[in-house]
Amino acid sequence: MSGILTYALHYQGAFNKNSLGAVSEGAKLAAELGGEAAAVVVGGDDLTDELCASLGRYGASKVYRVRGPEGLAQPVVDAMAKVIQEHGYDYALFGGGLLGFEVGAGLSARLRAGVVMEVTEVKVQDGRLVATRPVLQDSALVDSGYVGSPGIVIGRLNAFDAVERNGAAAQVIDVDVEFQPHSQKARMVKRGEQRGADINIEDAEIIVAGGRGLGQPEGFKMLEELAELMGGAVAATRAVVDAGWYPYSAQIGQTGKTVAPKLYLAAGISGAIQHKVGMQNSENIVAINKDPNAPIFEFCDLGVVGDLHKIVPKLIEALRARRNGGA
Ligand SMILES: Cc1cc2nc3c(=O)[nH]c(=O)nc-3n(C[C@H](O)[C@H](O)[C@H](O)COP(=O)(O)OP(=O)(O)OC[C@H]3O[C@@H](n4cnc5c(N)ncnc54)[C@H](O)[C@@H]3O)c2cc1C
Repeated sequence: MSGILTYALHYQGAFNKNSLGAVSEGAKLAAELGGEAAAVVVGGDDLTDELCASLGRYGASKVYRVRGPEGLAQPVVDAMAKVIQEHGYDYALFGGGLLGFEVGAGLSARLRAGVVMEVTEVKVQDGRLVATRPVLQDSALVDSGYVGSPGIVIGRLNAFDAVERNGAAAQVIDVDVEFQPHSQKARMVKRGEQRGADINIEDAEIIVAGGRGLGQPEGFKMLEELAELMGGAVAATRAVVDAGWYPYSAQIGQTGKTVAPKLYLAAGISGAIQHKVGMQNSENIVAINKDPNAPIFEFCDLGVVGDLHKIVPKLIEALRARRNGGA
């Protein structure tokens, strides 16, 4: 059976948006290829028949349900390798995100399959998939085809839209997978992506963003307080996300989210091009930076040259006073 297999990550009874994007994209491409769109899910009792079958709305006709630890890469590699080997899917497709990268890379090694990462577009040419990915800091695009089968496509985060297709409920098929000994050596301690997920920064009208200028992770407490007083959300640069100061779900920029709020307040952010591309469409950009030559001053609407550790507490104080009926 030719077709496309995707992986759908779920948490607390809902599928992750990137995964739904991958399922939708897989269904669209499978239809063009004349093949089948299917998904693999791995998890516990919360993977009900109803939840699994709901992937039919995004175009999956079959859902292979594997009982095992959720949210970890290697058990998913075992599950997808088994389904691909038994059912002969031509491609595996993943939404972006760290787990998708990890599973896709592991699957590629396991099946000796070709893999293209950070893919932003996939098309069908001569009956085969061709994946497009940006290179050289997004200054050029490269098309890659696949030699042999399966081919593995790993999308860039949010590259594929989750499109409801009014499809019929997917057929749910239980699969027993014997996990490799090394696949059982990791265990989930904490799901970090949930922190900060209560406010959707993509929809927020006010964003208070922090960068390395905060000096230490605790600096974000101050920004959270400021954002709360302003009715906004907190975002971050890649430098601080990579340093583990703030969750990836809040990263703005080329490899994070793209936002366009009414107000984007950037504190201790240099304004590198990779950050700028994610926030340049904001209606008003206010920057606080102690370096008058910081690139962010070239494109902000209001620039404040100074130490954020002095300015942000003053802002908080003023907003608090206003809330309490003061000035
Ligand atoms: C392929 C690629 C993709 C990338 N994707 C992204 C992305 O999606 N998002 C992203 O953000 N970056 C991305 N980057 C990284 C980007 O190039 C920058 O390194 C990053 O944005 C810098 O983050 P920053 O502004 O927090 O840190 P820095 O560049 O270190 O800037 C810190 C700023 O804080 C100021 N500062 C220091 N102390 C204070 C103080 N007390 N008060 C006020 N100001 C102070 C400094 O003057 C400085 O301007 C990417 C890079 C590459 C190569």
